[in-house]
Amino acid sequence: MNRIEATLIATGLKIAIVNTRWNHFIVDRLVEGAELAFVQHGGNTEDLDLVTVPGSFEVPLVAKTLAESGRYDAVVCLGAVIRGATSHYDFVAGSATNGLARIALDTGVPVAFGILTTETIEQAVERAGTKAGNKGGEAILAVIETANVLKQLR
Ligand SMILES: O=c1[nH]c(NC[C@H](O)[C@H](O)[C@H](O)CO)c([N+](=O)[O-])c(=O)[nH]1
Repeated sequence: MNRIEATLIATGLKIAIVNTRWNHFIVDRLVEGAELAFVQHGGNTEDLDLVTVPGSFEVPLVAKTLAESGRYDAVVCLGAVIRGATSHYDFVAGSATNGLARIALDTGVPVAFGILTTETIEQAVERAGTKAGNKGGEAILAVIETANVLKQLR
């Protein structure tokens, strides 16, 4: 069987990270995790561009713009939508998810979904570098591998 698989080598890749100011106590840890994973896999931190937006609702438009620019091998989207007392959570989480789902297919650029959607702050903390790892690091590794697969296919 011919297997087409890619490495996790980030050397030479240029990646844009979109992060939110909302819940920055959590999201800043996701950004740190993404940068660390990128550098640990051979990436140059100068090849990372960080674009900050107010909240997760604003992420898809900026992520699409970055993907369409042609300047990046991938886009990583980092945020944290944490359920509150109202149903606002559902609308923000849903719009961010639906918005991001289409960008990769529309632009041909890998887009990582690193927006936490949690019921509690504790669950978010667990995914930002404690008991459940760092979803920012996981997100950038996913698009490093995907970008390398695409380089083989194109
Ligand atoms: O990123 C988030 N944005 C949130 N709201 C702001 C939203 O993303 C927009 O920035 C805002 O609605 C203005 O468009 C959140 N909550 O409201 O709970 C949240 O938990 N996380």
